[in-house]
Formats: sequence, structure tokens, C-alpha cells
Amino acid sequence: MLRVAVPNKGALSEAAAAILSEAGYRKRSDPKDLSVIDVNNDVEFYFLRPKDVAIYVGAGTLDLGITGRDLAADSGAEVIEEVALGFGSSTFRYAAPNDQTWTVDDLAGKRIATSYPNLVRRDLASRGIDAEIIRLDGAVEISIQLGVADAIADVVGSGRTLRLHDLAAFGESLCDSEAVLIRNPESVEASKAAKQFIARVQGVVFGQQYVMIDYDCPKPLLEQAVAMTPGLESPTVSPMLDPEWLAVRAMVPRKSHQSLMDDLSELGARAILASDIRSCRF
Ligand SMILES: Nc1ncnc2c1ncn2[C@@H]1O[C@H](COP(=O)(O)OP(=O)(O)OP(=O)(O)O)[C@@H](O)[C@H]1O
Ligand SMILES: O=P(O)(O)OC[C@H]1O[C@H](OP(=O)(O)OP(=O)(O)O)[C@H](O)[C@@H]1O
Ligand SMILES: [Mg+2]
Repeated sequence: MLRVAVPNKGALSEAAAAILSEAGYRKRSDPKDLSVIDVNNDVEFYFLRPKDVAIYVGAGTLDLGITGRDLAADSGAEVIEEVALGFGSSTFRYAAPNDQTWTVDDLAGKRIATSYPNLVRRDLASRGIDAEIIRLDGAVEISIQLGVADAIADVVGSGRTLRLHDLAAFGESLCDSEAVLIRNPESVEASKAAKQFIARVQGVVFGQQYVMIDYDCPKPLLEQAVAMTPGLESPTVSPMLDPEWLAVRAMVPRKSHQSLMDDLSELGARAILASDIRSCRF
């Protein structure tokens, strides 16, 4: 049976559960459940703290897991990132009180509070900076005010928490993160079940990033229209009852589909439809 780790709570858990459900896997009925057996798919899910997921997967105790790229990096576990899941996007930044301008070199000899000590230690070492790391479990942004640190290194999503605490980020991002599906490098190399699981999750994520566009196109405009909607391989072009028109169908990136529909309409296409793709395989 394939063994898969899923965040049990926190920033990643809801979206992770939604993707797995869309991919056809069994949901847990009670949020307190720490494991669920999906008999139909021959998968056992373990609901763990996102921070611990990479440790289990790296050790080979579990085959696959969903966690944050930043958490996996901090764990030091040897895991392979299979699929970027498109949610839980964040950067990992140094920050300090915004009444002064800081550079990364100013961190030398200072106290840096963080929940990601290995990520920070590695970054400082690569820069040859010696600083003291204060390891905290969370609510890191308050630590300077409380006098235990001079600067912090933490996850930044919208940036709201930094602003609320009069902090400003400085230096480059130490890690551009999002939720990822990871696997153990050895244990599932040849496993058909693992490959199928990865393909299903990839299919849902890919489906979320694209929409299907259908439109009616006057024959003389076909070349221009398909240049705008090239699809993945190539668009499907079908005859219509009216010989002056053709029906075109292609996948397009979700992000730009509204402006693409505007452009197609301006070109002379009609009956332009966009529909969701729930899942796909390549
Ligand atoms: N505000 C946010 N915006 C985007 N991603 C976030 C945000 N907060 C956390 N993350 C991402 O979620 C993951 C951490 O999840 P979470 O915050 O649930 O874990 P935790 O901090 O260990 O747990 P908890 O917050 O319950 O103590 C990381 O990959 C991080 O990049
Ligand atoms: O940039 P923002 O959108 O404001 O989000 C960033 C904040 O979100 C996370 O905290 P979380 O809620 O997980 O609490 P924690 O610090 O206890 O982990 C993260 O650690 C930051 O504190
Ligand atoms: Mg958190």
C-alpha cells in the first residue's frame, strides 16, 4: 500500500485535501484522524504537521508527502520535488525594524529569530556571516519587540504581518516557496502506484492552471486565431454546418484567459466559451 503524508492543519492543509479529493482519493471524515486508509485506491494517508512531512518521506517511512518547499529545505531531508502544487506561495525573508535600513551584512554578530534555523544557517554560512540564531516555533515577528532578537527570518505571504509589526524585509528571498508533492528518492523509484498518484495530482494541478477555450471562427481568420490559441500540441479545428465558419478548441493558461477572450472577440471570433478542466493526463 502506498503511504502518503498530508498536512494535518495550518496554511496548507485545506488546499492539499481539496486537491487529493479532486484527484479521487478518500477524505478524512474527522479532522482529528491521523490516518485514513483509502481501500479503493490502495493508499494510506497520514495527517502530520507540515514541518514533519519531509522527515518521514526522507527517511523512507512514507513514500510521498505534501509540504512547503521551504519546510522541506529546512528539514535537510533528502527528497525529490515531484509537483509544484500552485498554492501556499511565499517568500522567506530577513526582516528588521523599519526605522533603520538594513543589509544582509548588518546581520553579522546579531541575534536572528526564526522557525527555519537550518535554512538561515546555510544562507549565513554561504555568505560567511557569523550570527546567533534564536530558534522559535512561531509568531516570530513579535520577538524583536520582546527583546530576544535583533532581526528575524520568516515566511512572508502578503507582507501584512511584517507591516503590522513595523518590520521591513531586506536582502533577497532565501527560498521562493509553495506547496509541493515530494517523494523519497529510492523507495518509490519503480513503484507503479507512486507514479499513478503523482500523475493524478499533476493532472488536477495542471487542470487548475488552464481553461478550455471554445470559439467559432470565420475561416479567413483561422490562422490569426490559432496563433493566439496554440493549445498544448495544436488546437482542435472542426467544421461547422455553415461552411464559412470553423469551431476551434484549445487549452489556454487560466491567468490570461480573460484578456485572450477579449482579443479573440476583437479579431472576429464568436460564441467564445471558457470552461474549467477538473483533471487531465498527458
Ligand atoms: N501567510 C502565508 N502565506 C503563504 N504561505 C504560507 C503562509 N504561512 C505559511 N505559509 C506556508 O505554509 C507552510 C507552513 O505551514 P504552517 O504555517 O501551517 O506551518 P507551521 O508554521 O509549522 O504551523 P503552525 O503555523 O500551525 O504553527 C510553509 O510552507 C509556508 O511557506
Ligand atoms: O505575510 P503574511 O500574509 O502576513 O503571512 C506571513 C505570516 O504567516 C505565517 O504565520 P502563521 O499564521 O503560520 O503563524 P506562525 O508564525 O505561528 O507559524 C508566517 O509565519 C508569517 O508569520
Ligand atoms: Mg505557521
